[in-house]
Amino acid sequence: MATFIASGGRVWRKFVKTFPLGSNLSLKRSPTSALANGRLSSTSSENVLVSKDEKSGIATVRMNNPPVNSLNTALLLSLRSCFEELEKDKSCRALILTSNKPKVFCAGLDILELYQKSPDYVGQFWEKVQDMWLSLYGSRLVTMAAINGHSPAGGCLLSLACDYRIMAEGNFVIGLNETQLDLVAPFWLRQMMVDAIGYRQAEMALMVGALYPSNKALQLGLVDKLVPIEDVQTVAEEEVKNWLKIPDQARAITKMASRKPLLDELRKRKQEDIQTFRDETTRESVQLSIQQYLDKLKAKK
Ligand SMILES: CC/C=C\C/C=C\CCCC/C=C/C(=O)SCCNC(=O)CCNC(=O)[C@H](O)C(C)(C)COP(=O)(O)OP(=O)(O)OC[C@H]1O[C@@H](n2cnc3c(N)ncnc32)[C@H](O)[C@@H]1OP(=O)(O)O
Repeated sequence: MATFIASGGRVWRKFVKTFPLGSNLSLKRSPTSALANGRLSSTSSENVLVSKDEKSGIATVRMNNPPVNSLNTALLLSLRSCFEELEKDKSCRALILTSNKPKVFCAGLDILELYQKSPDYVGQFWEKVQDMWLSLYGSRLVTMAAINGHSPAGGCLLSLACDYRIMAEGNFVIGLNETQLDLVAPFWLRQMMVDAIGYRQAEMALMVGALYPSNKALQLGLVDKLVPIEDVQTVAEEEVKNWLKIPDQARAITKMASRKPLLDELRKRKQEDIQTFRDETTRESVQLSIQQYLDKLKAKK
């Protein structure tokens, strides 16, 4: 269903569409954004909320998968559908990725999707991670991560796939802590880390599974800007507007020229990557580490 809502001088396109596994993509107003002046409607089952300002062509994509936006199958499918939908939309020029729940941007992969599952299940799950990443990292749009909270592992993956990262100041962490769970970040994730912070720092960070507080992340170049949490969205919108002063075509071609080798490499090695993931995550010792990690998370309370 698609309708157009005119409000406050801007035209809002609103539609609710059902995606596989019952996840929804809806284009609607975001409650805190300066771009937001459309009508707000919401249902608790929606795991991705999207608002798009038709005039500027800037869409805000809010992950809405309580309590911590862990990337389960449904959220991965919704994110991919959403990125592809916006990619096809000729009037869309930029995408801001953020969390609907401040303080946690994304807790990474849903660990329960990796625990006590069959090799086929985890293989299919990993393919959804790959496909979501291919659509975000390979996007023609300006992509901006508005990291309004913690962003470990898969959260860092999402952030690194964007063109620019703005993070909330304060006691929030970001990084690739995979080795702490006895997991190994795949080559395409490691490469993004190297591209962001350089070989030596990335090598150390990946080996020890480092999670950095936001000020250290800024110092390393893992994020590009730090702002108070309440300003993350507004600053992201301002930053996007600066990027949009550059002609879209030249910017997008330049982006693709630098990202195509890694995109092509994963496309070529997709099955091999899935096989490695299947073998690694279903290994008994890894399952034990995942179980211990889950226990540790629960014991935190
Ligand atoms: C080819 C490659 C081959 C092999 C490679 C293999 C794997 C590579 C994978 C690489 C890519 C990415 C991997 C990952 O993302 S693994 C996930 C790592 N994530 C984490 O370590 C984060 C864990 N979470 C936290 O640290 C905190 O929850 C967080 C985000 C700081 C928020 O803290 P807080 O607000 O206090 O919330 P709680 O900790 O109380 O959590 C609330 C609730 O959510 C549960 N939970 C948290 N994180 C996850 C998660 N990632 N998955 C599932 N569930 C999670 C937590 O247990 C609580 O549950 P409860 O029932 O107790 O309420």
